[in-house]
Amino acid sequence: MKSILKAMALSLTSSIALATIVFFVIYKFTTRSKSTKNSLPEPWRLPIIGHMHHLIGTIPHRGLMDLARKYGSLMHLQLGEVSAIVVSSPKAAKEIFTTYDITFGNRPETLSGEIIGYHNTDIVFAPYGEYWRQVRKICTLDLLSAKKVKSYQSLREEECWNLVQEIKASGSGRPVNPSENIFKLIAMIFCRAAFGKGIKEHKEFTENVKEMLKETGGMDVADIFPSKKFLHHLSGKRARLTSIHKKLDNIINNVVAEHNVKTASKTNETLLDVLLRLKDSAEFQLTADNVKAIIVDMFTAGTDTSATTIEWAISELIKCPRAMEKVQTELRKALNGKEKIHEEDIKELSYLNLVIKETLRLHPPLPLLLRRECHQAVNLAGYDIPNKARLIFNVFAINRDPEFWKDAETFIPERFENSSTSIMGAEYEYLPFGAGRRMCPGSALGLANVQLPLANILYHFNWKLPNGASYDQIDMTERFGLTVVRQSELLLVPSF
Ligand code: HEM
Repeated sequence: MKSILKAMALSLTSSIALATIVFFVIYKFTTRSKSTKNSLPEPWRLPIIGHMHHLIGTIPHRGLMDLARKYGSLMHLQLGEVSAIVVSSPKAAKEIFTTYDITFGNRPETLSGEIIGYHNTDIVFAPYGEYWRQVRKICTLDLLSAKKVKSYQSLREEECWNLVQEIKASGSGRPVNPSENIFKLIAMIFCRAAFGKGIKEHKEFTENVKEMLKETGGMDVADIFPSKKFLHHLSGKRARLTSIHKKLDNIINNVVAEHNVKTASKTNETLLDVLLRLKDSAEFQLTADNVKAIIVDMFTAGTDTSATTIEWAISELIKCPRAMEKVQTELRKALNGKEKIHEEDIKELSYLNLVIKETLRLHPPLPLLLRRECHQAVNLAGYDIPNKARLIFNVFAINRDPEFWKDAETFIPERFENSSTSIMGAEYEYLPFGAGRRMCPGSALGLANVQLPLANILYHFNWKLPNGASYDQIDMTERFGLTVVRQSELLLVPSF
């Protein structure tokens, strides 16, 4: 009797298990790619969360790259309430940037844009339209022009020299954490460029910028369920962003109040000087909040992007001793024992520039660019795309497309020798700064902020991993956020 019951229990369990499997198989096939002739391919989806489960446990740009290899370089994903089109090849990117750049020129409304972007009145989050055109013009002509970038040269040189002294002070042969030093250096360059010589709240300001960069990255529940306002409160993100925003806003208010009592000379204007001058001009109609939104943008868009590029460049060079030796030899030969490096000394150093290009290919700081949204329904390459669909450019996948790049996963700076590619590939195969109308307006400043610190770090010191670890033991794991940074801090031993 006991054995009969046992057998019955077993068969009941297996029936339930079988029924569950059958249910999931049927479900999977019924909800599989609803690809009709006019809809994009997509993986199987679940109710409510859509395709989110395909990305769980992955680093998003890598997870998306794997999905694209199965479902195509133009695929659809339902992320909660949001319909997204993922672009993962140079060919698809080219078609969109050349034909649909304006259609997809908008940024979607996000919690970060609302709180940190002063109701989307900065540049990064501003919807495509007249206001964005105005602030973008200010950015390219007045804040980030070649002349303006050059005007910060001496402060870049001073701050880099301070960095060299700081590393030397910690002693030859002792491990240091260049990650920390590099972010501090870039933040200080920005603080001085934005506000003039040091503000008393510098430390608090940069800590909050860093905090904000952490909060604004990734795929947050609030952004994939925009209509479920209660989730924005439940996740605690609204409260955290508001708190950071208030602190930054207070600091900028203080700086602006102090600024009003002094008159800045036009020759050496800081970013704030320029913005306050334009605010009072007849040409632009900026409010005090608009000025603050743009200042915050400069910090968030400009600090982590450059700092993380320097860190990845050093990491790749440690991992590739051949390239490290080549770039150090080039620097040391050109500088010939000179103590302080001036930007003119390194401008023509070709291998250093190849190293930076290759680093940006393998580690674009914003691997998914910034989200875009279409402002009308559109037919894209024969597929019907609904109004408000979001566009995700997987630049990480594009920059490693094996059809365009030989040994795509390997760090080979020489691949850019004799190539005309500068900040963007002619065939859209290299997009670290994006492309089209919303392309990064800060590439010249960003590259200047990478070049000189990197040259100093490589010229003045030789670097090794701690505890005699061999070069191939360096941890290259990534952490996804607004920018993709190293998961572990870079701990290295300098000798000089
Ligand atoms: C290595 C350094 C940098 C990299 C790799 C980089 C990359 C990018 C990328 C990929 C985008 C998004 C483009 C798109 O959505 O199509 C972007 C946007 C932007 N970047 Fe940069 N960036 C860098 C430095 C800077 C600097 C130094 C600034 C200014 C201080 C800056 C300001 C901006 C702004 C304002 C936007 C938004 C543009 C818009 O929406 O119209 N960036 N950047």
